[in-house]
Amino acid sequence: MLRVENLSFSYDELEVLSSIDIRIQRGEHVAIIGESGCGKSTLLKLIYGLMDLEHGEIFWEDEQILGPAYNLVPGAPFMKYLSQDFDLMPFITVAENISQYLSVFYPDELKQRTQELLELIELTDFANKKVKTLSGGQQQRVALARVLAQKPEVLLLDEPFGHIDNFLKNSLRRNIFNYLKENRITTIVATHDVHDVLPFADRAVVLRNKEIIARARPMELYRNPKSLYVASLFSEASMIAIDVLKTYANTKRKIIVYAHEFRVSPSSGLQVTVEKAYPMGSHYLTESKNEDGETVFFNAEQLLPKGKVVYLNVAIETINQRIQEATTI
Ligand SMILES: Nc1ncnc2c1ncn2[C@@H]1O[C@H](COP(=O)(O)OP(=O)(O)OP(=O)(O)O)[C@@H](O)[C@H]1O
Repeated sequence: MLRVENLSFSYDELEVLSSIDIRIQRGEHVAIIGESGCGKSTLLKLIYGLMDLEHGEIFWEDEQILGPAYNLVPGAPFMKYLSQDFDLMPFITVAENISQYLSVFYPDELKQRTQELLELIELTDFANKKVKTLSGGQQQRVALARVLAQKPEVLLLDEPFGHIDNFLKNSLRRNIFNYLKENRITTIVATHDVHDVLPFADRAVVLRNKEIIARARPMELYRNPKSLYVASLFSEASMIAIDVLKTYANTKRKIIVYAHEFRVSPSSGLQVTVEKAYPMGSHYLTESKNEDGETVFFNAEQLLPKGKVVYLNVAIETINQRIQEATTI
């Protein structure tokens, strides 16, 4: 088990993380999510032992992870940290970069394992190309294979698919995350991208203002976000008063509604005026204002013109599901 206990950290005078507690079982897959600058990368660097903690302790099983003040070579040997800059050897080939940490005493195994990792990152055809000639996305894939070649017990990934195009991202995600699960590699991934979280993470931890503000299975967080901040990490969402959606409801409480959960109606429901519409392929993400001037996002099948008044409805099942988590106005 990985244990992060009461961790706090500051850069100079600026406190970035405060009283962080996390426990991660061996083989578990945890996503750290939160807005840009909330401390995700800092937390990964601290877990890897690249910086000294201000307060708190980190353990992998019984071994304490200590920072550079205690270790000549920072970074725990049983862990690997894949940072946003890839740390590759630019003047040697893709295959040489990947096989650098494999034993030369077993050449057949070295060849087979390098081939397996090249297939995993879908770069078999580039095996003999020098890394400096590759694109940013290709280099990120080599960096992934290079850390996997080292068979870490714990893998820390910082925005692992940030440089990779959408065309490849989905199959690569499946390859890598399934590989990590099959090999029981404990994984912590810091990400903005919900596609790294919902299908693959066993748990998600949400950071905001130095602290953990929510933690749960990703689908639980998605279905019942405790705040607009959490919901907005997954999709466009708005806070709506229940009695505006259902006039018979005798309550002043508000619920969170995702843009795709609204149905547009010509006559009844929450009255909004269209401000702007963004084509999204399958629908138009439509930005509107309600009668109190608050922004409401909804998905519309058609392009609605600026200034058009429409009414929005939400299924009673969705309202009932959210009502448990509703907040008082
Ligand atoms: N080396 C540093 N010196 C001083 N402040 C830093 C340093 N690195 C990060 N910070 C600050 O610490 C805070 C957290 O940064 P961090 O990179 O951990 O956030 P993040 O959640 O990973 O952001 P992003 O999602 O944009 O990568 C930010 O306010 C950042 O400006």
